[in-house]
Amino acid sequence: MSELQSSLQLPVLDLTQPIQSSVLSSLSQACGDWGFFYVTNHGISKEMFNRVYSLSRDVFSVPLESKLKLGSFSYTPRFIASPYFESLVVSGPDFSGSAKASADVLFQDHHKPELRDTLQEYGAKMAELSQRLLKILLMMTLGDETGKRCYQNEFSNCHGYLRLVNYTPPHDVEKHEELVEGLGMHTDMSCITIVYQDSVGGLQMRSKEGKWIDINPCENLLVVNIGDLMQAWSNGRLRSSEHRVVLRKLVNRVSLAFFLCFEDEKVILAPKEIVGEGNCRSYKSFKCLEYLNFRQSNEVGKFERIGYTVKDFAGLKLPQPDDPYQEKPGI
Ligand SMILES: O=C(O)CCC(=O)C(=O)O
Ligand SMILES: [Fe+2]
Repeated sequence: MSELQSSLQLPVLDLTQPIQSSVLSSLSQACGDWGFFYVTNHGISKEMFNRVYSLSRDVFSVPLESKLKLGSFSYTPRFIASPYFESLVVSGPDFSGSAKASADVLFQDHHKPELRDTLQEYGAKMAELSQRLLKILLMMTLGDETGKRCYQNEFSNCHGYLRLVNYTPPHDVEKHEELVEGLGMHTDMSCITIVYQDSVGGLQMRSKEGKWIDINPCENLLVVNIGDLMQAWSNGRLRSSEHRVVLRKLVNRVSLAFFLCFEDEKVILAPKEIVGEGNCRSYKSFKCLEYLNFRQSNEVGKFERIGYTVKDFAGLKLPQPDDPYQEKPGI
């Protein structure tokens, strides 16, 4: 069952068009059912993606010895997440500082200021886009006024980081009978994630029924998915789906993922407006950092291939009358 595959027509949010109620309702359904949608006319040019893509290729073609000098916070070598996955994290909001620190190690005397400048520009654009999308999701879920208020009160200290990913398939990938996973099944520890994938494809999300569904690359479309922090904050109204990357072709695949996250100290608790009158909270309150630490200590292979999600960490199975947060909202 879980290996069955199909593809799905996900809604495309066009940011140059007024957001009509029909758009919001299909977006809302997609966020609840799949936790994935596409965005187009997002204001980031093809030329910008090409530049970041090409710089990513430069980064990953540096000898392993130099990449390892970056340290495990920035660089994840192959054989950690999977034998085929390596990544570089560039942290915001000072993407420039983070990229420069990596460029200094990777390229040393061969000064590469374009890495710093391009990643600053790209990171800032992604941060802006992710905040815009988050606002739309909040207004979609809570109405304009409450959505805007929640955004200001709860999401204004969010921060973002970029992960450049390079997948190198095994030389006999096309003959493999078993599926080759470039990145195993996981959920994202973000509020929302935005992914640019090249034309190779292979990203899949898992439906509620356990079916794997292709999230195909489409020119000019970015993939947006809901992360665990948003699933808990929204009391499960927005879904953080399990997803993975499968490798089918003998070509490298590059993806550029941007994660918008709460600050470490943020206490995540679904507000009463989102829980709705007469309903109970499905998650107990927790500090963002506590969840990140929980995931890190429970990851199989110490990375994304996880056995546990936010449901295991903070999910409430039954209403608990002695939990102060479990009182009926509105009281
Ligand atoms: O490479 C991709 O397309 C997705 C990567 C991903 O899911 C992640 O980095 O969390
Ligand atoms: Fe992911």
